[in-house]
Amino acid sequence: MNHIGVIGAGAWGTALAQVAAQNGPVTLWAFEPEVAQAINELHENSAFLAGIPLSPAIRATAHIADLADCDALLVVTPAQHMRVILQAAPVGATPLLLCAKGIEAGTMALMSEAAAEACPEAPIAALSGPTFASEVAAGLPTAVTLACGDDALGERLAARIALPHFRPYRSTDLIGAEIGGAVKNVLAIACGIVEGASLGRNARAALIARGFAEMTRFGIARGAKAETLAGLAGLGDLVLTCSSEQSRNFSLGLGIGRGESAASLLSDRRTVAEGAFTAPVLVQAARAAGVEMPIAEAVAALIAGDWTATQAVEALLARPLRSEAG
Ligand SMILES: NC(=O)c1ccc[n+]([C@@H]2O[C@H](COP(=O)([O-])OP(=O)(O)OC[C@H]3O[C@@H](n4cnc5c(N)ncnc54)[C@H](O)[C@@H]3O)[C@@H](O)[C@H]2O)c1
Ligand SMILES: O=P(O)(O)OC[C@H](O)CO
Repeated sequence: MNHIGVIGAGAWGTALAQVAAQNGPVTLWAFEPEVAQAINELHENSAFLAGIPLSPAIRATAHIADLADCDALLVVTPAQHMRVILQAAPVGATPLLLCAKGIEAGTMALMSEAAAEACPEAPIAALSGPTFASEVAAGLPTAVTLACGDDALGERLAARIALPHFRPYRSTDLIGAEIGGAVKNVLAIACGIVEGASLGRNARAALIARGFAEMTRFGIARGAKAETLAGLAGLGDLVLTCSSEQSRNFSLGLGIGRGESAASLLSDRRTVAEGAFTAPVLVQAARAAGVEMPIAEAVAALIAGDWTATQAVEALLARPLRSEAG
């Protein structure tokens, strides 16, 4: 496994291209032609990962057909655009390492399910965990979950992208890794709201713990392993994104908690806060699975503009007292 293709040149795709370029050739596909041009000419992606000098070994392109010769493809588009882009990509039987965190609106598909429909011959793996792109690109120590049903393929992918400061831990629980990454984005919005509304540290800790209970209930119902959800891709990423304004999801929640409308906050962004798109479809999927997710429900209602932050907090606090387990 030598030549790596990266589909998507946002912050995370660019950071992963930088990681993969330490061990071999990388072609990075950008949605915006001017981003590809800037990476090739200036070795910087000032639109999405400003201030990080990129390896000259990264060749950027705006033509997805240029990925035809790759030995593996890292798929790093926003979740809601992934299916359409994969349908246009020269994938065939090339292994896909899915790196987006979300659930597809309309279909309720996990990224692996959408990718399997778009590229039926391709073996599929997923990369998830606590990973702010800027820290990875700056070479700060990071550990991730690399999940693949075929552990031998997982081992080859891990070996290709591992660096002394970037440690993939293998798992065969693809669904668990994906659900951890998708659900934590929704919970990070909730934590941002708690911070923005100045509800205090007790409330934030309670929300992380009860949010983790929601993630676990939903994950188990969808076939995930509890140990995956308690690992880097679940609890690890939840702790990261629920405790830092660097998280786009947390910072979206912060604005909502301060009284701004979700619609106006979202219309101003060029970068993606996946939790805003995952919240409504997560609620739909949880209801379909018979799983109670009151925090996710509250986030979805806030994003839709149906509740204010005060109404959401009141609704959560008015829920009947219950056992902590289950
Ligand atoms: N940034 C991180 O730290 C980080 C870390 C781990 C995972 N992720 C995940 O990676 C995925 C990509 O996020 P990101 O942070 O790299 O993106 P980003 O927010 O930095 O950039 C937005 C991306 O969306 C693309 N885009 C915009 N409109 C598009 C369209 N119509 N079709 C296709 N692409 C379009 C842009 O080209 C750009 O690549 C998300 O699922 C995110 O949750 C991000
Ligand atoms: O900025 P966020 O909220 O999209 O989080 C980025 C990564 O998913 C953190 O692991």
